[in-house]
Amino acid sequence: MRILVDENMPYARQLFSEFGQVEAISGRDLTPSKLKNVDGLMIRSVTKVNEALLTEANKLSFVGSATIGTDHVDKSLLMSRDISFVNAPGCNAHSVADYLISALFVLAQQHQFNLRDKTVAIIGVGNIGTRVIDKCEALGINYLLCDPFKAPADAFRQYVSLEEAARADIITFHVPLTRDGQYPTFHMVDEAFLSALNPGTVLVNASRGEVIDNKALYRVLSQGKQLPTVLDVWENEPHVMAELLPLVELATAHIAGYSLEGKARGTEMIYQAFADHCGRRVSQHLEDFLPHPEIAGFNLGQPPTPEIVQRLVHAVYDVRRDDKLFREHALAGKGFDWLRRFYPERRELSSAVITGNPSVTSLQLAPLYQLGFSRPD
Ligand SMILES: NC(=O)c1ccc[n+]([C@@H]2O[C@H](COP(=O)([O-])OP(=O)(O)OC[C@H]3O[C@@H](n4cnc5c(N)ncnc54)[C@H](O)[C@@H]3O)[C@@H](O)[C@H]2O)c1
Ligand SMILES: O=C(O)[C@H](O)[C@H](O)COP(=O)(O)O
Repeated sequence: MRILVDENMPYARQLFSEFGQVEAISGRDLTPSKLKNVDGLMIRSVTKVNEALLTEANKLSFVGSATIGTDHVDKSLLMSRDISFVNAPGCNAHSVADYLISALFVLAQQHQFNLRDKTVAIIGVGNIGTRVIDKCEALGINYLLCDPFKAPADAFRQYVSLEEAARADIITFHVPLTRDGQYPTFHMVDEAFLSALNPGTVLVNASRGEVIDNKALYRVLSQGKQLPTVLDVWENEPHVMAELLPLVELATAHIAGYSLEGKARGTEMIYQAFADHCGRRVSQHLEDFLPHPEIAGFNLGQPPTPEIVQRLVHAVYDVRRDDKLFREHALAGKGFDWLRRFYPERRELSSAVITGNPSVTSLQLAPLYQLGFSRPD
């Protein structure tokens, strides 16, 4: 059996070689001839799976994408050719939610506000949005939910319209990229949306670049409207709109989901699906591969204050590291894809175990566990 795996997929070679011959490829540069006599194709979001790519795919029976987003894959084409398709829902949800919290702490510091006085609108309440809810609750931050697909069937939570959500202090997008249907997300943030926002509204996009019309954002920000903006994703990646970058407060290279756990979980999920597809049982597990984290945990000598919580989060992941690398390399230096291919190791909050000395009660530590840190065994 021949299997192609994206070179930016941790542990893929080790996992998939139990099924046959594995070749690592640069996902963005994959050409049709590479797919001749290939049985399985394991990709990330940079590989567009369409008619043109599959012209020489004479044996392909399985495509696995180690991502939650699927806007890069023509699923009906795969179905029409009897090629199985699997993605990895939820694999990197904790990672994206960690990214958001790290970014909000930075903005709160820079703009001198208290997150507990703010309301966060969560647009898209799926795997990531749900993790964001947990983190907001852990930190005592108010939130609004906007998800027209979830709202009708969810008896436990209240939802608001996008117009109401736009009045929140912080708006964070966790939607798929869609162009059709009643609630398409392509350019859901356009000039009209941006113009209606209250000055000072914080915008975070860690979903897909095309959810925000980048030209409109540039126009509005360059006219002087204060909208502190965090962009992890950009229209036309890997080509970032250069003029927009200086106007964005935190800028990163589509790495919100790039914790080692997030990426590795994606690989493991499609490995398991491929084993099922082949009628085999998996023999390897993620925990056999993940290295011990550099920071194994923290022992608190006092109950966690908001300042301590922020320090703990930033000790595990500080988004300013990635913002700095982005500004150095995304446009003029090594480039957007290099930043992603050689992404420095980053672990999820769950990699750090929190304990406290006897004066710290487990009740006082509970919000840290809800935030994503681990409890001792
Ligand atoms: N930056 C990154 O590294 C990164 C990582 C993971 C995911 N993503 C992106 O984030 C998206 C969300 O990820 P997820 O794991 O939460 O996906 P998910 O499928 O679990 O959740 C998406 C939610 O968005 C809702 N939705 C769809 N259209 C909407 C609209 N018009 N308005 C409001 N809500 C809408 C859906 O009903 C669903 O509940 C992915 O599709 C992907 O594009 C980016
Ligand atoms: O949809 C996702 O899961 C993420 O956006 C995606 O995984 C980001 O990484 P990429 O696949 O582009 O390497």
